[in-house]
Formats: sequence, structure tokens, C-alpha cells
Amino acid sequence: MVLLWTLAVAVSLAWNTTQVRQSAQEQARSSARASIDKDINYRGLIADLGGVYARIDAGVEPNPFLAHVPGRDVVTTGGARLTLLNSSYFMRLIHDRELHIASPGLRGHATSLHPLRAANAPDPWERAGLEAFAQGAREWSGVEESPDGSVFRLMRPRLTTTACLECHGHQGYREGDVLGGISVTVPLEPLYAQARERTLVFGLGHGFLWLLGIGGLTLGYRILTGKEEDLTRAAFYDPLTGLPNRTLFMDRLEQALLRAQRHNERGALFYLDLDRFKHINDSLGHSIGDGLLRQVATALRGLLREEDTVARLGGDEFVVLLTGLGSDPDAAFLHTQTLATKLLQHLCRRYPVDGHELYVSISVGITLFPENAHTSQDLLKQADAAMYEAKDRGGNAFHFYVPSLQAAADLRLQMENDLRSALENGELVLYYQPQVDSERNQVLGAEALLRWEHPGHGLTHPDDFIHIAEETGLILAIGEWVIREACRQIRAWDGESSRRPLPQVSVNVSPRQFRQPDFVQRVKGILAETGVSPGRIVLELTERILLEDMEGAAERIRELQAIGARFCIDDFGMGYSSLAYLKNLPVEALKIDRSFVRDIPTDPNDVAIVETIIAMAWRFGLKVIAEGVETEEQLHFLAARGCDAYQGHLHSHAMPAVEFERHLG
Ligand SMILES: Nc1nc2c(ncn2[C@@H]2O[C@@H]3COP(=O)(O)O[C@H]4[C@@H](O)[C@H](n5cnc6c(=O)[nH]c(N)nc65)O[C@@H]4COP(=O)(O)O[C@H]3[C@H]2O)c(=O)[nH]1
Repeated sequence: MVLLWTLAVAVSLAWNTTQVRQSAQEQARSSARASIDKDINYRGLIADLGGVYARIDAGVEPNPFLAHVPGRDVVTTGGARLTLLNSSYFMRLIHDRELHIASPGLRGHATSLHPLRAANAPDPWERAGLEAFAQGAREWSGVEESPDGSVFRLMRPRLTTTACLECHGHQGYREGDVLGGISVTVPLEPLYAQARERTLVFGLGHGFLWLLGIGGLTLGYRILTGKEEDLTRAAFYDPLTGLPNRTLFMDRLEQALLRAQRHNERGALFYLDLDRFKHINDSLGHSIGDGLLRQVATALRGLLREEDTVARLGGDEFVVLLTGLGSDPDAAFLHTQTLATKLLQHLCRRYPVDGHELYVSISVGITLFPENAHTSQDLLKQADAAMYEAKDRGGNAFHFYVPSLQAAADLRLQMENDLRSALENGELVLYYQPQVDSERNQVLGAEALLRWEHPGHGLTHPDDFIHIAEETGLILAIGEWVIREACRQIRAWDGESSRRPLPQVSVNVSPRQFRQPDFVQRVKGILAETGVSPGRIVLELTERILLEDMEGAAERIRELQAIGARFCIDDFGMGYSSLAYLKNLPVEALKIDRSFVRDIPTDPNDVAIVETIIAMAWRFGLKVIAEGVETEEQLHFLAARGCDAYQGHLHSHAMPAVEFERHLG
């Protein structure tokens, strides 16, 4: 680029310099032409006047070529001696005295191949021009070097006029013949001096331009290379942790697998996932979550060798690639196991983030290659499946991939794909579980519970697919469908006049669904669209949702409450059970999680928890509903302590709408 720019500036400078020199010559040419034009005009004028008289004593000699003209010399009555000057003689006087006609230094010379006077004899340049005129040329010009420097020369033919014949008639010329030429010499040096000055200005200008261009290019180069670096970083590195991203990692994994296959060398792939990270992120906010991920990334990098690749695939998922583990599979396995233990020991600890002490544990899935897989994608799937296995076993553990895990991982993927079309295929349905008054055993309402009538797997419970819907974002569409379907069902039941209308239906709202900025508008829209009175719908929110953004949650709840919608807190006791939100949030009921109900009245801890929840709710003026009530004993215990309502198999399972109608009778 610099070379090209330098070349461009040099060419421009050379071109401008020649232009300046040429323009000096052009200037000389126009001076010469003007001079010749004047010469010819004067000659014509004097010829027209029939010549002019001049005083002989003024240094003018009588013209010998006019000796035959009568009256050539006259004496005036005053005694002055005059002689007749014809045009040639007059112009010769001008040229001889170097009376510059057009510009300083300019010289004129009348010449001919047959001069009457020796002084009019042509020099070689003029001779060549005169010969060219004889061939029809109208102008002759050129640059010559003289002892005084370069000169520009221009000559034009002089044609024979009647006046000329007076002197030249005897030479055989006729009117219109080329009699000779009027040649003019213009010194170029003064013009070149001016040109040099302009060239200098051009040179300086070009120098400045060159410097400017170089500066611009350097800056542009820096910006471009900087941009390129930025782009490369953005394309291959994770902006949050600075670790390689999925693209770069997959490339390295690909290379490592090929090398391992070629050289029969072992390698290992670790898939790491932070346990309950989603919970931390949801409850404490993304910036805390990001801070934690950065710290874990740094700690992880610090535990590995320089040649091991650590990457972040996204979210809280990290991968580690170990290569060059030798050819012995057992030794490779042992090495990998040792490292996995070390990772768990060092990474599972408290991390201080923005004033919070966050305890982190991780689940690690490991697969060894090349024996386990043929492609890098397979390897990643295997390590991922092994990681899920470690998580399913309670987390804070590592697990090696075994082929049976693949089937589970494949199933999960299959479920994800199937779920995408479940809604539009009409495979989702709502079941209804009665909510019953603890004292009078009267149905107060129902909880709508989602079911998936999977074409291959049959009736599928939400615990098997809600998390997939959450992770993929499908929960937004599904959650909206649930509210709309519950409203539609309320309207349908209302239409059956034979029965007392069902006072309320509760629906579960997922955290992601509640977080939508337009959640309130969406719910209002559905209520308006279906014409259901807002008081007939109870939105069940988990503690997690509320803790995540207490103020935002309170605002949404109040907005919907203002139109009459109702809220209750689901799975109470499973999260933080914070008194603060009980005080601040306008909810009307708490639902005791079924895990606390299961072992009452035998487990003293559960007994204490349930009693506390009921007492607390009472103090805050909230109603209490117990979930998962399966025995009379549980019901008596709850009813005796003031639990308002319950759900559970004791009264009824969740059932399809039609069955629910029959149940109501
Ligand atoms: N062992 C036992 N279990 C009982 C008994 N009575 C009711 N259950 C079950 O307990 C769950 C109660 O719902 P949940 O706590 O809101 O827990 C729900 C809720 O968190 C979620 N879920 C269900 N439907 C939806 C939905 O439409 N949207 C969202 N976001 N989540 C839903 O899935 C969870 C599980 O739902 P289900 O499988 O329907 O499971 C239901 C219900 O069938 C009993 O006596 N004993």
C-alpha cells in the first residue's frame, strides 16, 4: 500500500513537473506567435502606407534595394533629409535594434533561402524550416540549446506581396510565393526559472500529500488490523471470560481427535457445568452471575497446563480438552480421573462476588478418545451426557461416559425436537386437580396442570419436559397457551348452567414467562379476549421468581391485581421463604410444597416446618393450601393447624377436563 502510494505521488509529481516545463514552452510559443503576428501586421501596415520616410541623420541609411525608386530620398522645405523605408527595412531596423515586440529577450529575424542581405541568411534550423515551408508547412518550431541557455524558436512563412516585388521581383518571386520566414527566438531560461519555482511548490505539495497519505495509511492499517483483531477475538473468543468459544474449541477438538487417531494417542474431553447456576443467576441477577463465571473461568484456567484447551461453550458450560495422554488407555484413564478429582477439589468452594459469598459446586462429564467416538460432535455429546449423569446423581461429582448414557442424551434431544411441534400438533392438554376446603371438603377451585400426549411416549408429565421448555424458550408460547386454555375452559364450564360455576383455576407461571417485559399486557390480553373475569384466575409463582427481582415482581403483581387477578406462592418452603417478600408482595395464598406434607405427622422437622408456615401465613393474613395430601392423617394434621385448603390424591388426582366435570357432578 505504502509502495503504491509512493509510486502514485511520484508519478503525479513527474507528470506535474513535465506539465510545468511544457507550459513554459507553451508560454514561449504564444509569445513567439504574438510577436510574429505583430511583425506581419507592421509589415502590412507599412506596405499599405507605401512605406514611411525617416530622417537620414537619425542613423537611417537609404535602402540600396530601393535605389530604383524615384523619390526614395527627399529634402523637405525645412532642409531635413528623408529616405523611404519599406516594410522589410523598417522591420529590420526594429529587429536590429532588438526592439522587443512581444516580450523581453525575444529576438526576431527575417530570413530567406535567397536573401538579398547576408544578415538575412538562414541558420541551419531556419533553413530546415524554410525548406519545410516550401513543402507546405505553416509553422516551424523547436527548442534549442544556445550558449545563453535553452531557447524556444518559432518561424512562420513570409509570403510575397506586391510591395515585396519592388525589391524581390527580379529574383523571380510572384505574389503569394513563400519569400522566406519570420523567425522568433524566445529565451526559455526566465520561463524555466518560473517553472522551477512552481515545480518546487508542487514538490513541497506532493511531499506534504505523501506524508499525509502515509499517515492516513498507517492509521487506516492500524484501524483495520485492530478491527481485524477485534473481529478475530469476537469470532473465536468468549467476550465474558476471554476463553476460546465454541467455534474455536470445536476446531481444536477436531484436530486433537484426528491427531489421536493418527498417532494412537489418548486424549480426554471434560464437560463442566455449575450446579444450580441458573438459580444464582435468576435470584441474584445476571451481573453477579457473570462475575461468578469469570472467577470460575480464571480458577479453571489456573488448574490446567498451558497446552490444555479450556473453553466456554455458553451459559455456565465449560469444556476442557486434554491431549497427549500417551498410548496406554489405562494410564490415560488414571490421569484423567486424578485431574477430575483435582478440579472438583479446587473449583467447588466459595467465590466472593460483589459482596456475596457464593458457594459453587460443579458436575463434570468426561469422555476419552479416540476409542469412544469418530467425530468431535459425538465426543461433545458423550461428555455432555456424562455430565448430566453426574448432575442427576446430585452434582458435585464427575462421571465417565459409558455408551448407555448416549441413549438418554439422544432421548433428551428427541424430546426437545418433539416439544417444538407439540403445541401446533395439539399434543398439549391441561389436567385439573381439585383444590378442596380442608374443613368442609368442598371443591374451591382447581389447579391446571400441563400434560403432553406424546405420540410415542404416551402421557408425559411436566417434570419430564418443563425444564426443556424453559431452556429452549418454548415455555413462553406454552405458558401463554396454558393461561388461554384455562380461561377457555372456565368459559366452557360457565356455559353449563346445570352446575355451580367453578370459583377459580390456578395456573403455574414459569420464571422465564413472568420475566417477559410484556407479561402483564399478555395476561390482560388473554383475559379480555376470552372474557374471563380476572378474579377467576390465580397465578402461581415460585419463590425464585419473586426473589429474582422483588420490585419488578411487586409492580407486575400489583398491576394485574388492580384488575382483579390473584396470586399465590407455589412450593413455599423450598426456596428462601423470605419474610421480606411476604410483607411486600400482594399475594393472597401460600402453597406448602408436597415434600413437607409427605412425612407429616411422623417427621418432626416437616411437622415444625408446616406448623411454622401456617402460623406465618396466618400472621400475614395469607391463606394456606397444602399440596400432595395423600392420607386422612395428613389432612387432619393440616386442618387442625388451620390450613385452609389442600390438593392431593386423597381427594383426587389431576384429571382431564371432561373427567373433572364428572367429578364435580
Ligand atoms: N406425589 C403426589 N403428587 C401430587 C399429589 N397431588 C398432586 N400431585 C402433583 O404435584 C404437582 C403439583 O404441582 P406443582 O407443585 O405446581 O408442580 C408442577 C409445576 O411446577 C409444573 N407444572 C405443571 N403444569 C405446569 C404449567 O402449566 N406451567 C408450568 N410452568 N409449570 C407447570 O410441573 C410440576 C409437576 O406437575 P405435575 O406432574 O402435574 O405434578 C403436580 C401434581 O400432579 C399427591 O397427592 N401426591
